[in-house]
Amino acid sequence: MSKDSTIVDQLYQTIAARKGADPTQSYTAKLFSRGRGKIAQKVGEESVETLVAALSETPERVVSESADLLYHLLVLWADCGVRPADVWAELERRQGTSGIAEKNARKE
Ligand SMILES: N=c1c2ncn([C@@H]3O[C@H](COP(=O)(O)OP(=O)(O)OP(=O)(O)O)[C@@H](O)[C@H]3O)c2ncn1[C@@H]1O[C@H](COP(=O)(O)O)[C@@H](O)[C@H]1O
Repeated sequence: MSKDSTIVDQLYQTIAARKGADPTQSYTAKLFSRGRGKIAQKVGEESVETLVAALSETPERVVSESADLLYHLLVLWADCGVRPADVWAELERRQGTSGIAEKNARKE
């Protein structure tokens, strides 16, 4: 692991290493064994819990639910063969382009 790796990269490595592990010993392995539909469902549930926390709960609850959401999103990426670096590269590609300009360009 590079000294520059972030907690997201470290968590992703842990998640990826759980593929094929014992589902009775690892929640991540259990998710992989249940398939992409179940993983996607969990991402949806945690998204809703995050927005409920944002709309009606405390910042601490937003942090907690966001961590759940990010963990489950990383499991989904791993199941799809998408690496964090792929997403970071896409974000970098978009840097400097206004979201409004990008949306208007799509209408042309
Ligand atoms: N960050 C997380 C993390 N965040 C949330 N969760 C788990 O996500 C689950 C969400 O709870 P829910 O009640 O929504 O889910 P559930 O009821 O068990 O599932 P369903 O009935 O909905 O199918 C809980 O079991 C949490 O413990 C996580 N499980 C694991 N990690 C990380 O993944 C690593 C590896 O974990 P294992 O794979 O379990 O070894 C851990 O060391 C952590 O760093």
